[in-house]
Amino acid sequence: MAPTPSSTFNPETAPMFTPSGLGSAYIPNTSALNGNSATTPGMVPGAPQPPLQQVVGQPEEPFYMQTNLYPMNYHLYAPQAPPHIDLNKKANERTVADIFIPDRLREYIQRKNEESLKSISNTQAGLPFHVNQYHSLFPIDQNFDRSVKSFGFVSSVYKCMSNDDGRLYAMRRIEGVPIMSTKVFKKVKRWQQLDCANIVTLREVFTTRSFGDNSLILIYDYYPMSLTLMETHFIKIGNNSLELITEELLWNYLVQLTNAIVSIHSHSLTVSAFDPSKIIVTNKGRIRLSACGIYDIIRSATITKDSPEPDLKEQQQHDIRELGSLILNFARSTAIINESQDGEPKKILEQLKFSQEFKHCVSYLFEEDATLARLQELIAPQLLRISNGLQDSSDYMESWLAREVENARLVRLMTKLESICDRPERGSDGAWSETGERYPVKLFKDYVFHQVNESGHPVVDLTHVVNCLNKLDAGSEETLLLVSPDETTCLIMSYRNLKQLVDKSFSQLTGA
Ligand SMILES: Nc1ncnc2c1ncn2[C@@H]1O[C@H](COP(=O)(O)OP(=O)(O)OP(=O)(O)O)[C@@H](O)[C@H]1O
Repeated sequence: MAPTPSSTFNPETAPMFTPSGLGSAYIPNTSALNGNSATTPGMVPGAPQPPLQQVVGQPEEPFYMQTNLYPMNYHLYAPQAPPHIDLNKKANERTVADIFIPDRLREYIQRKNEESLKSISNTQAGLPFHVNQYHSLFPIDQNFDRSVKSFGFVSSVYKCMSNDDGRLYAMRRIEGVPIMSTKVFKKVKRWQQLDCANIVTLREVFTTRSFGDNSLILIYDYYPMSLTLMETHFIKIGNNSLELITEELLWNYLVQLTNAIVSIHSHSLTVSAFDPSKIIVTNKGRIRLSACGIYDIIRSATITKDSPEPDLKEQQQHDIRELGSLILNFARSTAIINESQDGEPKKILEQLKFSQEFKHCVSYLFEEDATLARLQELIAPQLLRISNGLQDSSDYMESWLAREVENARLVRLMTKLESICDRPERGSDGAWSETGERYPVKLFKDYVFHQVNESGHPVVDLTHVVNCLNKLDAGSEETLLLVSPDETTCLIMSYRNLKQLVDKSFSQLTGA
C-alpha cells in the first residue's frame, strides 16, 4: 500500500529558503488543487501561522520581508489569473485539468504546430528541392486556383524553411512577370522596413528559374493556419465554419486596416488594392495585409516607357476609397440590397441595419477629400472597446503562460528523475541504483508513479503526482515515508534531502 507522507515541518526552526534564480518573490498561497487549505501567504501548508502582532508589531518592515522568515511556497502553483478574468473557481470546483492549459486553447496551438510541420515529397508535388536558401516547400494554397485575377499573373503560396535561420516563411511565387531590371525592386527596401501588427512583413524578393520558368519570389513571415478574409467569410474550406459578419467585426477590421494604411502611407507607399483574398486572418479577429509590395513590383515591371509616374497623393486617396469599398462590400453581404441603388455607397448603407456612426464612417471614406487623420477621429470611440478586448486577451494568455512555466519545471524535474533511475549501463553498479544514494530516488519514483491500493490495483492520481513533484522541486522540509516494494526497507526522508540526492546524481551523470 502506498505510504502517506507525514508533515513535520516547523517554521520556527526551518532554515530560510530562497531558491536560486527565483529570488524572494512574494508568491501568494493558492487552492485546494495544491492539496492544502492554508491561506496565509508565504506559509507552508499545515504550518502554524505567525502571531498577528508579529506582522503588526513591526510596521517599519515591509510584509514581503517578513515572509522571508518562512519558506516560500514554491511547491504550490501560483494563482492563475488576474481577478478580472473569471478563471478562478471555488476550491471544491477545481479539477487537476485546471492546472493545465484549457483544451480548446491547447488544441488550437497544437493544430497550428501540426500545420507548421506538414511536409510533402518534393518529387510527388513537382516542386524544386530548394529555391535559393529555402527548402521543404509545401503548398498552402487550398483552392489550387490558377487564376490570374489577383495580380494579372498566376500566383501560388508555399510554406518553406530557410536554411539560414531554420525558420518557416511563406513563399509567394508569381509566374512569368517580365522583369528586365532590378529597378523594379526599388520600393522593396521600404516595404521591408514596415513594422506594423496588421501587415505581414516582407523579408526578401528575388527571381528564380528553380520552378523551370521565370518566377518572381516574395518571402513573407509565415502564420500557420491562416485563412484569407474570403475563405473566412465566404468560401468553405474543409471543416471550417464560415464566420458571421457583424457590425462589431467590421469596426474591428476597419480599425486594423486603418492601422495598416497609416503605416504604409507614412513610408510613402500605397496599398493599391484591398483585395479580401490578400488579407489573412492569423488569429481570432486578427487580420494582416498579406501581399505587400507585389503591386508596386508588377506595376514597375509592366509599365511602358511613356506612361507617366502615378501621383503618390492620388494613389493614397485611392487607397482610402478602396478601404471604403472593402468594408461596404462586407457590410452589404449581410443583407439583400435593392440592385437599382447599386454603386451609391450612401444609398446602399441606408438599407443596412448598422448604426449611424458606422454608416457615417464608411460613407466618409468615399468623400473626395477624405483624410486618414479624420478617419482616425471617426474610429476613435471604437479603439477603447477593441483595446479593452486585446488587453483582456493578452492577460488571459499570460495567465496560461505562467501556468505552463510552472508545468515546464516539472518536465525538467522528471527528465532528471528518468535520467538517474534504471540506467541499463549502470546495472552492474549496485551503488548506483539499488543500495546507494540513488535508492531513495528510485523509491520516490515508485511512491509518485506506482501507487497501488489495498488489493494491489494501480492507483493513478495526477494531483498526487503533481503535488509530490512540486514539493521535490521546491525542496520542501516535509518528510515522507518511502517503502520498498517488498516492504522490507522503510526510509523517512524530507523532500529537501531527496532534492539534494537528485541534484547530486544528475551532476554526476552530466559531469558537472
Ligand atoms: N504569410 C502567410 N502565412 C500563412 N499563410 C498565408 C500567408 N499568406 C497567404 N497565406 C495563405 O495562403 C493561401 C493562399 O493565398 P492566396 O493569396 O493565393 O489566396 P487565394 O484565395 O488562393 O487567391 P488567388 O486566387 O489570388 O490565388 C490562403 O489560405 C492564405 O491564407
